[in-house]
Amino acid sequence: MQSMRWVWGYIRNFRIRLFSGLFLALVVSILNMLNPYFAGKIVDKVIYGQENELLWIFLGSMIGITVVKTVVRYNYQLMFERVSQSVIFTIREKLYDRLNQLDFRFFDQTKTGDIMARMTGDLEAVRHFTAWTIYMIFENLTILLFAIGFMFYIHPPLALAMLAITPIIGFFAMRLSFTVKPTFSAIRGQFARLNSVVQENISGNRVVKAFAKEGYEIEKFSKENEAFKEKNLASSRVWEKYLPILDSLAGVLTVVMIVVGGYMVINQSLTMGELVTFNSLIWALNNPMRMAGWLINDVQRFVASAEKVEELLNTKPEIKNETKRYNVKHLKGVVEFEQVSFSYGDEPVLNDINFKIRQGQTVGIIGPTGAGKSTLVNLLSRFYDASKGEVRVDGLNVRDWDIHKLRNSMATVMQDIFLFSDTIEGNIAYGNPNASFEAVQAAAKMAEADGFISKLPEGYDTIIGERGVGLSGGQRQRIALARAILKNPSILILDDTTSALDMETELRIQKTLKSLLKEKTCFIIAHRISSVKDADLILVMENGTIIERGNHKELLAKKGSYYKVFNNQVGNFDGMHDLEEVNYLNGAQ
Ligand SMILES: Nc1ncnc2c1ncn2[C@@H]1O[C@H](COP(=O)(O)OP(=O)(O)OP(=O)(O)O)[C@@H](O)[C@H]1O
Repeated sequence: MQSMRWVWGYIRNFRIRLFSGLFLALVVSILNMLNPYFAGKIVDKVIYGQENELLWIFLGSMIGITVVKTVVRYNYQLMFERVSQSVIFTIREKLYDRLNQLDFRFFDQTKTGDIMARMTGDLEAVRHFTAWTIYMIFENLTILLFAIGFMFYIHPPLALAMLAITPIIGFFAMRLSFTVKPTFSAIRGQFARLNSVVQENISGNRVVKAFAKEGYEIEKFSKENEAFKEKNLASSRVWEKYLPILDSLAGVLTVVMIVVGGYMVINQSLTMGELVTFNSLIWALNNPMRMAGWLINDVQRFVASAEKVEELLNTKPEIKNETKRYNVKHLKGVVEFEQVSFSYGDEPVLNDINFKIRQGQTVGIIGPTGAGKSTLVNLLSRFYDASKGEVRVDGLNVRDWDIHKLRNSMATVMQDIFLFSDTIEGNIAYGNPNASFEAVQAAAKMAEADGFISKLPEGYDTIIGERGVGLSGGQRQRIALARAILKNPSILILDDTTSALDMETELRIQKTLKSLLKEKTCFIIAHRISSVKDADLILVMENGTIIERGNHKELLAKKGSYYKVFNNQVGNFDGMHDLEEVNYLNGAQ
């Protein structure tokens, strides 16, 4: 019932068309009663009554009714199709909207395959319900009621005899309905799992091939596929149990009609024509009973899918955008963390983080993998909210900024770079679609990307594949950096952005960024000392806490953790570029 109420919320907007469709369906149901009536009349009036001139009138009427019925039915089927397309269009838009509002935590916990199952299979089940099931239920129900009424009008005792078994049919139809529902929920759950396996396999196909795990993946898929088949078969077994009963009961109707009706004709309490009318009306009892099973099937499938679609639509983002401050054109970029702690679920990741930086300063964050560096900057953009303490930008808690204003003022080059399947120009201009080509090129130059882009046969018009396939890791990093630069943010966050670049390129980029970053606050997360050594403040992190802080010189003088990393990195160099770095680092000492 809840699902019906939910879908009605969408259908309501198209109710005029829906009710017009239902009205036409009603007309067809009435027309369906006329042919059995004329068939009876032909027997009584023409065959027995010898009123031959009436034959052509009856036959003509029957043909006319059939034509009108076909035309009207075609029209209301079209109406329902239109309603369903409009309804599904609205729901799909809302779903996509909701997906875009949901935050990192949702995507951390939800499988892409499951989301895709909701956006495709589940939506299709809802569409099928609005396009077909609604009018079929109405059509079958009205045909059944008219047929019963008509039978009572012709001969109440025979009608009663035939109806005696319909409650039994109804009972089994209901039993079927309750038993089959859980099987549909299981089928759609398994479909989502199957989707997830396929999606992961496609996204991770390079890893699969690199590890020669095709066999393992095929086996994993086969297992889910087998489970999908089993769940479908389990559902069919429910059908197999009830369908023969429903079919046999429907067959009993014919037997009752022939035995009881035949006896009444012999008794002369029923005319032969009336028996023919009854016979022609049997399908009007039979058909809805048989269809009841399929329709129950469709309704249950709809309910199982609608629950999933509704659940996604009702999922609320944890990051709320409640207090909206718009009145500032540009953020300055003053950043402060005060006693900030954070955990993903129960696992503490950041613990009592405190630091403050002025506009235009650069902060370097260094530390072993898993220390919490990316998590720290994620709090700044409100990808997650701090569990304790306050993160402030320009003196205001980030929770009090309008989230779009906040994020629009920042540009993050994430560790895991994602490029869209679009042209290189389109990718760089993603955050600033109105930028001129010259601006795009200038950003690419600053990110040291213009050189390799210009060498491509199609230059900036080169379409890059999903996830930037076709480019090297370093090239992807540079396009992502150009994308961030072009956004002209107040705060630039570079999360391991130059890790895939050679030293020479990194040094050139750093020089360019220095002039660019004068006014901008910048966070540089890196493993290489060379990437952070010019920062105004370097935070050394370990296990979610800041264990050392200061600038390069101060930290070296401390001879602590940073000094150790510095020595390790300097001591490990043996190549040409490494020598260059040694000199570079020593020069700064
Ligand atoms: N989305 C997430 N859900 C749950 N735990 C997470 C999530 N992201 C990171 N973690 C955990 O939080 C801790 C800190 O991760 P984080 O990515 O901030 O480290 P990092 O210092 O940036 O590491 P790296 O240098 O490898 O990028 C790790 O233990 C990690 O397993």
